[in-house]
Amino acid sequence: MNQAPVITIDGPSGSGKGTIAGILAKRLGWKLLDSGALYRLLAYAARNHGVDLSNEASLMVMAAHLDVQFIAAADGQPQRIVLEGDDVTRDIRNEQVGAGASQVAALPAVRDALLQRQRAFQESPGLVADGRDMGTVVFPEAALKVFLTASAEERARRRYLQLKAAGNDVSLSSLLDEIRARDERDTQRAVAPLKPAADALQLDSTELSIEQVLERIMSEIALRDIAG
Ligand SMILES: Nc1ncnc2c1ncn2[C@@H]1O[C@H](COP(=O)(O)OP(=O)(O)O)[C@@H](O)[C@H]1O
Ligand SMILES: Nc1ccn([C@H]2C[C@H](O)[C@@H](COP(=O)(O)OP(=O)(O)O)O2)c(=O)n1
Repeated sequence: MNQAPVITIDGPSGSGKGTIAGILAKRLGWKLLDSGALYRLLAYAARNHGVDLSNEASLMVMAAHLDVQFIAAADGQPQRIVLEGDDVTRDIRNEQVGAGASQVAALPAVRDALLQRQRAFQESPGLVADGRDMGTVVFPEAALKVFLTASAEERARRRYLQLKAAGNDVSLSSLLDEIRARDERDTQRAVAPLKPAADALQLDSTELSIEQVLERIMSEIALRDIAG
């Protein structure tokens, strides 16, 4: 079967995956999958419904039935995320929800329940997918796999500026601790740990601007003749 092409962008928290994936999808006119949002939504919904974040059986059922819509937004704006009828686009972006997402993401039954849901995003003319295991597990046949990193200090600094700009009261040192804890959990878990696919293009963005990262990826897309 001739399936729509996929570009995957994996990497740790704050490396720039979401930003790069969003711009890339717009430039190419492709669909977007923010897989981390699914884990964030699950953690958020679990807290709202009083479900413990280690209750694998209940979380698996919730993951399979998550009532969520991703709504494309106007130019430059992130897509809107609606959970059970409520716009939660901003509510799921804090570090508490991120830590909960990382916790539920370590449960094999949860990952399994979300697998087909993620693969269903693969649609013509193409898909840009960002997360932790997009290139290794969910889309192993992707036309281009990017593994985006940056130093933990730089990632914490970016997250600090991002959350502050959104009006959150945050501390740089606790964000650095949280990012390190999340790196540890995401790389050490038994199922689909965060690691570069063997055939991934590895990019360290510590010293690169968003535009420079995009240029590197766009030239790889042209070189491989991926977007036609
Ligand atoms: N190369 C870069 N240089 C400077 N800031 C960046 C770069 N890439 C991303 N950012 C900024 O860092 C923050 C975190 O990026 P984001 O895309 O949310 O990361 P991730 O999805 O990997 O967690 C955002 O405010 C984004 O604008
Ligand atoms: N494909 C994915 C995406 C996210 N996760 C988990 C692990 C992450 O710490 C959380 C949150 O992911 P998300 O990409 O939204 O987080 P960041 O924006 O990188 O901080 O979900 C995952 O296990 N697999």
